[in-house]
Amino acid sequence: MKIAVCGKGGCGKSTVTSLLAKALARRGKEILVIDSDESNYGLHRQLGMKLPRDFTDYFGGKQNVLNDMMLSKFTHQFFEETWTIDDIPEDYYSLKDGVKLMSSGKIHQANEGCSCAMGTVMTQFIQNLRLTEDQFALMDMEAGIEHFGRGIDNGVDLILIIIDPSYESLQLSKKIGELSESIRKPFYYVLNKVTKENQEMMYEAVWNSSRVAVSLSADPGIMGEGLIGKELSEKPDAIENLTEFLLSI
Ligand SMILES: Nc1ncnc2c1ncn2[C@@H]1O[C@H](COP(=O)(O)OP(=O)(O)OP(=O)(O)O)[C@@H](O)[C@H]1O
Repeated sequence: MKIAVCGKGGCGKSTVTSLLAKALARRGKEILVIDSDESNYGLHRQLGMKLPRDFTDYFGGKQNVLNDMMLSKFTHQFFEETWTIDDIPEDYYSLKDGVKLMSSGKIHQANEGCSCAMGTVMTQFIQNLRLTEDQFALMDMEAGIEHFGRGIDNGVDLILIIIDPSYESLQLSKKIGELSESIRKPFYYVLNKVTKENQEMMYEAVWNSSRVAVSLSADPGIMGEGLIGKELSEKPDAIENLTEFLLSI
């Protein structure tokens, strides 16, 4: 199953992606985590791994990818054949405890150009990726909804929308829900950073509460590890429940 994890900036996409990847791996599943956010430098640390080399380098780097795209009037196919997780070249992933991490690419320097190259490679990659029943690909998306505009979400099977206790995040839950429906993808919400004070308000404000899969509490352990960029060690019940839910559908 290919899952896109999305939501507003800072809502907890990387945290949920990492915890979910670890929980699925503990159940013997083979996991590919795709870091698809060019400006996030935290996901690999939450997984306790090295940041892998930019996958765009495999196609000659960002500038080459852009040239190929422009010369072909945006029809260039970077993947002539379908790929499996095993086809990802060794230089382009990190591996730990049954979780493989790859990265579309990061912004390394000022003035180095837009992220279209990374977006195009990832759109085609996820569409060309073939998984077995025991494999999961979790895509940690860039914040917001540009990835829907790029068409990356067309290649996944399910959309997981992370919502934190803020007006912007709850508003975005409607837009992302509608966008998911428009491309006929099932979507589920994870209410995150939930406290006993905000839980009811979040349920009431979310666009479609029947789509709430789980509520993940505001957890001092997660916050502490997040603060110092440490590998996440928590095993919250909400993530265990989310894992069982995803395995059941
Ligand atoms: N349930 C939680 N309890 C406590 N802290 C949390 C929880 N979920 C996330 N956080 C903290 O919130 C911050 C943002 O989380 P995270 O980096 O996962 O968000 P993100 O959506 O991936 O961010 P970005 O949009 O920048 O990629 C981190 O410091 C993280 O430790």
